[in-house]
Parts: sequence; structure tokens; C-alpha cells
Amino acid sequence: MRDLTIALPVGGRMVNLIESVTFALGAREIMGIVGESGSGKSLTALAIMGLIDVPGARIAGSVRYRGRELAGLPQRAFRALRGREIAMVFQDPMTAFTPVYTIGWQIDEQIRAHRRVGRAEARARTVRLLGDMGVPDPERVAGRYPHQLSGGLRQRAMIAMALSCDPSLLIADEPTTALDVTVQAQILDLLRGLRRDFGSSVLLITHDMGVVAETCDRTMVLYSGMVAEHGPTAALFVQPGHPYSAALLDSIPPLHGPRPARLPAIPGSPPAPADRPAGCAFAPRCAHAHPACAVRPALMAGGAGEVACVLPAEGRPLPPRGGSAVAGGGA
Ligand SMILES: Nc1ncnc2c1ncn2[C@@H]1O[C@H](COP(=O)(O)OP(=O)(O)OP(=O)(O)O)[C@@H](O)[C@H]1O
Repeated sequence: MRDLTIALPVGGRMVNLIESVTFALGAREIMGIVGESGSGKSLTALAIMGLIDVPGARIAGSVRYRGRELAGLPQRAFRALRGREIAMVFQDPMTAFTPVYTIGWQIDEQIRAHRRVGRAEARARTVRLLGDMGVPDPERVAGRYPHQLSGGLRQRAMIAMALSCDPSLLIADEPTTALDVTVQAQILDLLRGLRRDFGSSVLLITHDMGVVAETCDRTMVLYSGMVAEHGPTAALFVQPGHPYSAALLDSIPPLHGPRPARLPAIPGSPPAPADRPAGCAFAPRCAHAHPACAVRPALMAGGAGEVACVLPAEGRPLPPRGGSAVAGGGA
């Protein structure tokens, strides 16, 4: 993705909801997009899938998949790509499965929509996929309706459906948010196994720094529709370059040592896209803000890899962080 910008008319003027988002995802790589609610994570994912269907939206920039430009691709071409090449799983599988057909029937149909196979062959593949996803007694589960399964089983079934046509890219939008922590750990394990067992790349969208720490090779931090920082996950956790990344990490309870009575919180809230300041969007909440922040910082080498902040560029790294371990809490 290069310089993706999505603008919508708000109050009579065009407002950028996403601005100049740029990243590359390699084969068999797991990348996390992390940010608060409203930071633009879902819009970024929907843009890859060609699913931004908002009247008046203006989309600029480039999304290339295996060398092929997706921006401006007609919906017919997108339909062929979705499911077969790029698949998506969502937070709540209840909204992805229709309640009136069995899980197995729905996965069979997905397979048959993309491949010329008969019912029996499709069902055999469905059962095999459910088994691969760790679903116990997959034949019986295939005969169940969505409401008859636990949240964890439904999420496994949805990932099975997403993988049914061997996509090379899986986009998972908050796939574990609705699950309890034990099941969440199992699903993250499953996502990590996809590159090994299926050779897939995964784009994982989450608001939870613990989830990216456990799962992602690289992490991109979004703030107010823009990239704040991007780099290898380990580097981001050890030496974040953007005060926002550092503040997100500091708001996670440390795993070792004494726990502070109150965790540090980031004061204020992100600006609405229409009220974004002209300079750095984080400056009004930033403990390190100074006059240079009146100019919007470009993404530059620094921090974990690339950072949109003048501090690292000016050779003024952030003070060392307190706790270094992650307890898997929400950010
Ligand atoms: N259809 C729409 N019409 C107007 N504004 C929209 C629309 N969809 C998204 N937005 C705005 O775009 C911004 C980014 O939204 P997006 O859903 O991508 O955020 P997000 O990071 O995925 O948040 P969440 O974690 O809550 O899902 C938000 O300010 C949101 O209000």
C-alpha cells in the first residue's frame, strides 16, 4: 500500500479519514495494525478488499497485490480476488455466518463458489479444514448451526471458511476481541500456524498491544488515520520512537516487578478527523510536544524502523521506558 488516502465529505468539505498510509507485507509475514478506536485500522483493511462503499468517498494512492494494482479495479475483478486470493475474518463470526444454514453448508458453498467440485468433495474439504483449525469432531460440527457453537468454535469455523480457497493473504480484523483470554491464545496460535501450514501472510488488526507482541513480526501503529510508527515488533517494544507508541506500551501492566497503583494513561482523546490539527495530530496529547510539532512530521527512518515524529530525527530519543514485559492487556 502506498500513500493510501481516503476522504469523505464531512460538513461540506472533504476530510481525510486515512492519510498517506504506506506499508509492504511480505510473503508468509504476519503484520499487525494497532491503534485506538477510530484510528483507521478497518478502513485500511477494507480498502485492500475493495470494500469501501461510502457515497462520496474519494480514494487515492496505490494498493498492489502481487504486482497487480487493485485501486480502481472493477467490482467483478475484486469478487474473483476476494475469498480466493485475499480473505478476511471479522471480530464477530455471528455476523459473517448466516444463522439459517449449517456451518458446513456455508463453508461448502464458499468452496463451490470458487472451485468446480461436487458436494461430496466440498464437504470432505470442509471437514478437513475444520479439523486443521483444531475443531474437535469436525464432521459433527459441520452439521451444526452457528448459534449452536461456542464463540471460539465459531471463530475457528470462520477462519476455516476464510482459508477454504487457499488465500495467500488473510486479513483478520479484531479476530479475538470477543473471546475470553484462553480461547484468544488458541486463536492467535492458529494464526501463527497459518504461515507454516498454509504459507499465508496475515494482516492482523487489533487495539491490543499484547496481541501484536505475541503474534506479529512487524507492527504498524496508526494514530488518527496516519502511520505514527512502523517496524519490527521486537524493536517497537524495546525502543519505540514515537511518543504515542511509547505511551501505549506504558499503559500495559508490567508482568514483572511492582505494579503501579495507577497505570499511566494518555490524557485527552484522539481528534475527530475533521478537527485534526495542522501539525502533528498527537501533539495536543504529547508530553514531548514542542514548537517543531506545528508542522506535520513525515514518516522518516527512526524509532522501530520508520517514525512520524521529529524527536528521533533530531537525535532526541524518548526517555527509557519503565516496564518491558507485556501482560496481554488492552491498550
Ligand atoms: N462510513 C463512514 N462514514 C463516515 N465516517 C466513517 C465511516 N467509516 C469510518 N469512518 C470514520 O473513519 C475513521 C476511521 O474508522 P475505522 O473504522 O477505520 O477505525 P478503526 O481504527 O477500525 O476503529 P475500531 O477499532 O473502532 O473499529 C473514524 O473516525 C470513523 O468515524
